[in-house]
Amino acid sequence: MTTPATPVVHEGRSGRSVLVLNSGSSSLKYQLVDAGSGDALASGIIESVGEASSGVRHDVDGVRTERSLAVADHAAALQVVLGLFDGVGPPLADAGIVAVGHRVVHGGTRFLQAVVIDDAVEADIEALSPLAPLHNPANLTGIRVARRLLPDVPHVAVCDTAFFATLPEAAATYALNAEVARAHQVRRYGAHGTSHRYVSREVASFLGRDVAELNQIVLHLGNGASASAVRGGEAIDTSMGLTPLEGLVMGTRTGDIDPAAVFHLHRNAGLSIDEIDDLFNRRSGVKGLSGVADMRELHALVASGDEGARLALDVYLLRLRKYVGAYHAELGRLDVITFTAGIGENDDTVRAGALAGLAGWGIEVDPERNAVRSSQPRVISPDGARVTVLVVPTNEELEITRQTLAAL
Ligand SMILES: Nc1ncnc2c1ncn2[C@@H]1O[C@H](COP(=O)(O)OP(=O)(O)O)[C@@H](O)[C@H]1O
Ligand SMILES: CC(=O)OP(=O)(O)O
Ligand SMILES: [Mg+2]
Repeated sequence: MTTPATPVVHEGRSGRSVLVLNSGSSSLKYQLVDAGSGDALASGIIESVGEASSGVRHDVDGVRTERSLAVADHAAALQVVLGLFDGVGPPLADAGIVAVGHRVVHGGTRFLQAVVIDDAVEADIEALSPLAPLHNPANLTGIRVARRLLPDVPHVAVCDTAFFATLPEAAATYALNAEVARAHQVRRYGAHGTSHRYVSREVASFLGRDVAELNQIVLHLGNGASASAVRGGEAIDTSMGLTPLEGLVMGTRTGDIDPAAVFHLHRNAGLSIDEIDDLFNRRSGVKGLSGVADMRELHALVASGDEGARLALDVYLLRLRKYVGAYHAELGRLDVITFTAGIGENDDTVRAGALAGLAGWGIEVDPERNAVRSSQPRVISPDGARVTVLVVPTNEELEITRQTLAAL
């Protein structure tokens, strides 16, 4: 199916471009970005990778091509993407690609900034896979297939964890036996940092302020979800930890849970460690409580009176409010709270619910402003509120483009 999409304005095409591949836990997003203007020359997503049917969307020059087909894994997804560039365009051979930028979720202590990928870098990303089991393997598949298919350009890895490399020691450290923690590098690394970094800077430019002046909370709510506290442009805390399992309730992940639940399920329910890993990462969260992972489907269930769905939404919102409170306390003065990513950008019910009851702290959401549907940055708090509440679309691909070009 081909329908008109939002028109894209291409000012000053430079003839040089960066292909960006962003493998999420359940999707492959991509953009062909003009290296000069930062405009997306083409963009798209393959959703529900690995499910019975995946939605495919490819936008180029204001025209949207949509398909629905079975896409088994991230390698197959990349083949579909390359097929779309071949068939629908623009042809990658003529796009002046100067580099391919790859999102890599976990860079451990090894990748603190964007790095040109060689075999050794690939091996290190693989070695970090146990710390991002839903992501690094998919990231690596993208890297391997793309390096094989586009061997003549540099490939660059941009890690989610990098923005959090400067977390204060107290925020990065678990109260775990120090010797064991050091020996096995058990600490808090965070994730989604490319998004938190991009959004925190977009916030400053949208408000016409210097990022150095602002104390912010950023709520990245997608299939994976995380919160960060950003003081003067630097992250001082974030909700994901050793792996992207800690913190907020997510589509299929528990977020925070007493680690003793692992001992209990192993010893008393007879589950193996691998089964518990799968349970916590893939069969819990919103899906585990309600049967559906997608927030839109959750709202439909809530509207039909489903009690499990209502509880799932309540647990999701309570967790969010707890982090807002905690990060407000850490920051002292709070200037801005920003919602971003699939749920944060589109779901007014979640935005209002997450911040309900916080008016005493100067945190309020204006119902009319919150109900506006738009793809532009916008204020949703009332005029004069002590804390400005914003919705700011993330663009991990543009941030990856910038860091990729800087790494060359
Ligand atoms: N209009 C919408 N209302 C509510 N939730 C939405 C809407 N559109 C997308 N979402 C949610 O956004 C999630 C995907 O967000 P996204 O940031 O793309 O996640 P990821 O990068 O982890 O794949 C979906 O799981 C869905 O629940
Ligand atoms: C780190 C993470 O959870 O990423 P995503 O939300 O893209 O799955
Ligand atoms: Mg994402």
